[in-house]
Amino acid sequence: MSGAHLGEWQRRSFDISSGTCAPEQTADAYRAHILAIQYAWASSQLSQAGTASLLRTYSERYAAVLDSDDPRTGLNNYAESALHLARSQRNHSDKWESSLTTANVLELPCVQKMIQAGTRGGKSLVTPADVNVTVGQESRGSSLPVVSSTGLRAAEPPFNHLGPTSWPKAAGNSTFSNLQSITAERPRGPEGFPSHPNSSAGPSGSAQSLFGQHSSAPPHPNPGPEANQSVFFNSNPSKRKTFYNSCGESGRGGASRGQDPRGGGTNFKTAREQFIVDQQKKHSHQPQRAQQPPGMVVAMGNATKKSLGANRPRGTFSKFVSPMPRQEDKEGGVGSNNAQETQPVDERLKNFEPKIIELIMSEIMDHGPPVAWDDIAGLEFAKATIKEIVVWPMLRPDIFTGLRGPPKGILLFGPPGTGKTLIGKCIACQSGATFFSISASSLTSKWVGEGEKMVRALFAIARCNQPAVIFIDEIDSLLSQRTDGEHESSRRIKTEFLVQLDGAATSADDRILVVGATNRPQEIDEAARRRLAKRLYIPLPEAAARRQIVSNLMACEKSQLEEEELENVVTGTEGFSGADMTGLCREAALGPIRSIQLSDIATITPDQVRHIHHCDFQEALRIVRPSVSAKDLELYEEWNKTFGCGR
Ligand SMILES: Nc1ncnc2c1ncn2[C@@H]1O[C@H](COP(=O)(O)OP(=O)(O)OP(=O)(O)O)[C@@H](O)[C@H]1O
Ligand SMILES: [Mg+2]
Repeated sequence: MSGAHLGEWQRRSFDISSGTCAPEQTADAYRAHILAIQYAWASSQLSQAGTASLLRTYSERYAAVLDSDDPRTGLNNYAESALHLARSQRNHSDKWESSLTTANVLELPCVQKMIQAGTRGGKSLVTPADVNVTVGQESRGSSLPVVSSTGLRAAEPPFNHLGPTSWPKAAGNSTFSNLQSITAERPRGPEGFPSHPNSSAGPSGSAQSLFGQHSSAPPHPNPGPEANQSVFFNSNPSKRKTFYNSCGESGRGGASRGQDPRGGGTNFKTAREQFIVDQQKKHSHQPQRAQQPPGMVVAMGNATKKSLGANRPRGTFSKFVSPMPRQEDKEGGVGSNNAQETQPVDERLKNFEPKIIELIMSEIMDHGPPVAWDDIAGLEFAKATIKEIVVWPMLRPDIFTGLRGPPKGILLFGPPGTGKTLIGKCIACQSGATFFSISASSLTSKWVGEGEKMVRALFAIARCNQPAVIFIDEIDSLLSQRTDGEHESSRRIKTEFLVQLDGAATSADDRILVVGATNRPQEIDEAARRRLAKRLYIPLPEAAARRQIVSNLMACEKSQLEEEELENVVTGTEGFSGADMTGLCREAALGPIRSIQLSDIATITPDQVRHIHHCDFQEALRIVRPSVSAKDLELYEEWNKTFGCGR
């Protein structure tokens, strides 16, 4: 994130953690965090993994504020949002005056009736399910709540239009306390907020609740223009619980949260529960977006939802998005809304078309099952070298400088099915870098000049997302020898790639690594070969590696292989690649199924399928053959001796 953003971020975080914020300020701050994270992601300042993790953290914190039962930290109140709406509408224009004011609401006949009922200590005028009113009813006879020492503009009378004479009228009425929270949230001046004349507490005294108890909320330690404290007397879920519990005690039959106090079937829901229900309804009507921004989907219980209050920002940086689906959108092509939403805001990307950027961004790999180094059997030298070149320099760029600086490119070469792509996936998971998995086809285009632009955009985006690893599988198809007969456009793409590869590490600070994988190393252009300075041979797996592949795969299945039987399989698979070993295990795993009578196949339960035995491997070995010939192997060995960087 840029320095300015970071500063603002830190300031807000300090405000939240300093403990001086009212719940709504905290919630606002978290909402702002969430939007900032999404903005940072949309403008490529944050990686997808980082964004997802940050969004999860702040959504949870925001939800915690929303749901907390504690009046000092919680904000579980529907009425509050309705009133927020009225208030914020007014913010659009200073001249606009909301019709919802404390004065005219108090004059409403129904409110007057409730006030009278409250002061007389009469019966409830509404059903207990109306929490606001019932809480007021319970508070009859108690003294007024006092807003703690927050300031109000000097020119503005306390509680806006509510004159001092109105105060006793509102005594004991919960509707009033809602109104109080409206005014309490208005911009404050330095002056103290005068307390209610009937109240025993002074301007800076502790708040007293409608229940006649002292509010546990401490006075604002630092009242001033920034202080924005409101009292949530009737919005407090714990008070609702208190009410329901007291109802139960008074013979209502133990009505509690989740049960209708009237004994009916309507259940009370917290804001969070209601939110989940709303989301579920929405999702059951709307098709899921093809590609969610990272972290937008936050798992909550067994429901999934978008992060709270968090749509992708559509501010100054966003283009108009037509509600009409375009042709490319229908075909699922690039240039959909995602392209528009991922508008480049980085200076370095402003010359690139959004479509090109979107295409490159879609090649950032953040999906698929995670691959650990231990999942790759054997290849110890290659793994150690890659850790040294990719992982450590990414972690400690400060010590991998000068001569220790990592090469700008590495090449993984070897027979097919030996784990080159698997290593690429592992680097993606383990390096912590932004990982671009680019196929040669996505860099080529039928339009002359587009391919070069793609290559330039790829490196520019990688520079904006450092540390970055650009993995190009089957790199031979992109960087094959340049010949006289080849098409001009593919020649230019190669040239552009070589130029970029050279430039990728010209700045000492740039941390971009190109990893190419090929099983045709001899076809790679010599200029490209030089730039892919570390060329690592990925050979066929040795006996120990083959054993590990079989053991790993069998660990997930029901199998009964003795040690010597396993040894037997290993010796019988000399010359097999990793992919061949996987194929062998798949074939063996079908043995138990083949032994089932055809008539039983429809009714047999998974438990009744027998274990995989050695005989299944023997049978499979008759069918599966190694895919790499000895002649091919010789070529790889030869090329490794000539150009390889291994032992
Ligand atoms: N060293 C290994 N350890 C574990 N599994 C392996 C290993 N090598 C290959 N495999 C298995 O073989 C499959 C294919 O491997 P991979 O796609 O990485 O081969 P490759 O070297 O990229 O082949 P190609 O050159 O044809 O692209 C993997 O998904 C994995 O199941
Ligand atoms: Mg591969």
